Amino acid sequence: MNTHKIRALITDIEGTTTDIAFVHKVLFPYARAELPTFLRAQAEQPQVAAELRAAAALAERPEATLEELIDLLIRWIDEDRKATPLKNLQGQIWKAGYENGDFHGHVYPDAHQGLSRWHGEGAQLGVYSSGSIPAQKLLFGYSDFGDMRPLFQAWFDTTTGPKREVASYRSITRELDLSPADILFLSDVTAELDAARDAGLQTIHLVRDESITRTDHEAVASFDDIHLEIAA
Ligand SMILES: CSCCC(=O)C(=O)COP(=O)(O)O
Ligand SMILES: [Mg+2]
Repeated sequence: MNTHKIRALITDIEGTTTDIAFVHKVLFPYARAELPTFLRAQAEQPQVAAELRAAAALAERPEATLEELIDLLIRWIDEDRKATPLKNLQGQIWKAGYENGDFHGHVYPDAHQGLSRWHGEGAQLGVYSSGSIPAQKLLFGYSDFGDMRPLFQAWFDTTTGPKREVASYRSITRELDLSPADILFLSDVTAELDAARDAGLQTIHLVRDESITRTDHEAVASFDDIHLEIAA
């Protein structure tokens, strides 16, 4: 059993705090179904218009019509593209689903328990997900365990950088104003853990499904198996 001495813990969402099936079988299909109606109704709204322009620019199709952009964004959902404009639009669409009670944010009981305990012990907790920061706040704000947002002091998404790039973890470290060795990053994706470790962070691999290949990162099946000493 390894004990990690840390000041801050940054967690991934999908596959780490939250069942992958919730993201892929509830959230993504909801956004896919609602996106055409949402965009046809809201395309002129400044926040939505800005994301549509950003998506068109990213696809190098600045002249694309609204209907072409709807098709493009649906394709990106199907491909699970971590494109910032798509992620921002998904967050705006999910808001109604959470507010109407169509779904709650799935959080594993062990994740809720561990995060609550470490928060109580004085750890700085943060989230780093490809989902937009507003989408992260919705998931934890409307979680199965109620409003978990007060547990977190820091929120990071793709505006900090892609999750598989070392520079993103260096930016997070600067933002937290800590030494990288004081930060523990949790994820189910090896490439993300590799990038975090290359930036000097401690890492733990969440292996919630036995079929996931273990790597040279410490692997645990649940937050119950994570042992922390919180530095003052
Ligand atoms: C926070 S909303 C749902 C998650 C999401 O949109 C996504 O792309 C998952 O990304 P992660 O970095 O949490 O694996
Ligand atoms: Mg993940």
